Amino acid sequence: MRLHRNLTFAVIDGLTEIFNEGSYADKVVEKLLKRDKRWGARDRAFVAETTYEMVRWKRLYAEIAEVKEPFNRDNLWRMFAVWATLKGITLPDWKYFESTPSRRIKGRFDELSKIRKFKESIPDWLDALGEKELGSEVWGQELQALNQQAPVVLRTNTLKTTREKLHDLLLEIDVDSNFLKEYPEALQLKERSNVFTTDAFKNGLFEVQDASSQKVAHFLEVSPGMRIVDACAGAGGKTLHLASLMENKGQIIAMDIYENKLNELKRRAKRNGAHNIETRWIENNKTIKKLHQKADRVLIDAPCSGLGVLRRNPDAKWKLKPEFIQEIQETQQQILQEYSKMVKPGGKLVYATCSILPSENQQQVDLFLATDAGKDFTFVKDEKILAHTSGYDGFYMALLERKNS
Ligand SMILES: C[S@@+](CC[C@H](N)C(=O)[O-])C[C@H]1O[C@@H](n2cnc3c(N)ncnc32)[C@H](O)[C@@H]1O
Repeated sequence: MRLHRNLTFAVIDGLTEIFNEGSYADKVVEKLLKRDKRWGARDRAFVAETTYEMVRWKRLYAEIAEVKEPFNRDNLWRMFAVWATLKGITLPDWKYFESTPSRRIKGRFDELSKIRKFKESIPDWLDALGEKELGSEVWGQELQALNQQAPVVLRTNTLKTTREKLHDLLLEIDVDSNFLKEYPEALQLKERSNVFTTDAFKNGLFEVQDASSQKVAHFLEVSPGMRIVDACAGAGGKTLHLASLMENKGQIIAMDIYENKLNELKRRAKRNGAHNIETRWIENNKTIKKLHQKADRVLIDAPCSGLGVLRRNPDAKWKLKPEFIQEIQETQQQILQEYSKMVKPGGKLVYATCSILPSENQQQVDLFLATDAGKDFTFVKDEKILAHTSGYDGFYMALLERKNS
């Protein structure tokens, strides 16, 4: 691979914003990709993937490059030289790479690869937490899986098409994909591609949604005609899936504390041809009280650490703080306590997170079941999805049923 100056500069500029200004990697990459209209698919892939890799391996590369945060541009060039050297890329004779110690880089990499926090590039506190919760062996395997690039998985919008038809339609524009056996609406792309620019996407035939995430709506055991509350709907990834499983019949009330996310949900619902979704902004607990005992199904796709989705969101590991994990766990329990009251007697509740930590998952459910509000529920089943065993995002989902009396 030959390095191109303007593409490499774009990566360095992006990293400056992500590492030093606290900007989110996905937003920065989105902006970088708009920088030059002449860039082709390969150029864009280089900018996006290199930026993400540098974010993913920040600690390892900084250690090898012997630089410390806050990084100045020279530091970032040194880290970039580490990335390129380890990739086996011949460094061009740009001034930034003068006297790059290639052999030393490889030697340091071999040494540091024996120490997990460097090998997997993770902050000390998070490494200790993961080991405490999952055990050293599972945590090590999980970290390795979470440091891979995520595959692109689509969810067919069955309100508009079938998986077979979508597969053939995409093939006509040279986007080849595989069916995934245990995920009835999923198509996994054989090669990465920007599917958002396709007519099929613009016409609402699919959404991009990880395979693990596609399990959640099925877990809720919905059927057409029901009244469903999606209590933490965000921009509606799972709401749209629920709408398609309900064949547009019945009612979905999609709620969130952020109105702007619900506005995005409305736009997506229109594109998807999903007509049975009503959004409700949660201003205060009155919004919840009005729905006490009114829903056949309640989905709590709870706010969480996001540790199960580090593959697509690698900067989260640098932005997360121990205090945040503590706070979010309190919020998770509060949400369970309050929002479970919306379930009708005989109705069902799914508590889900994209975290792999038992303290955000089964321990929250156990805690809830032992409280007054939880005594009305029985535990039906749960599923703990790890990235290294599934090949997809880490997720948790538990199904509870409200007793009839
Ligand atoms: C995991 S995300 C939801 C993702 C979404 N369900 C999807 O599939 O695209 C969690 C959501 O919970 C929302 N949230 C945070 N605190 C909340 C609360 N107290 N009540 C309701 N929603 C909350 C966040 O704004 C966020 O959109």
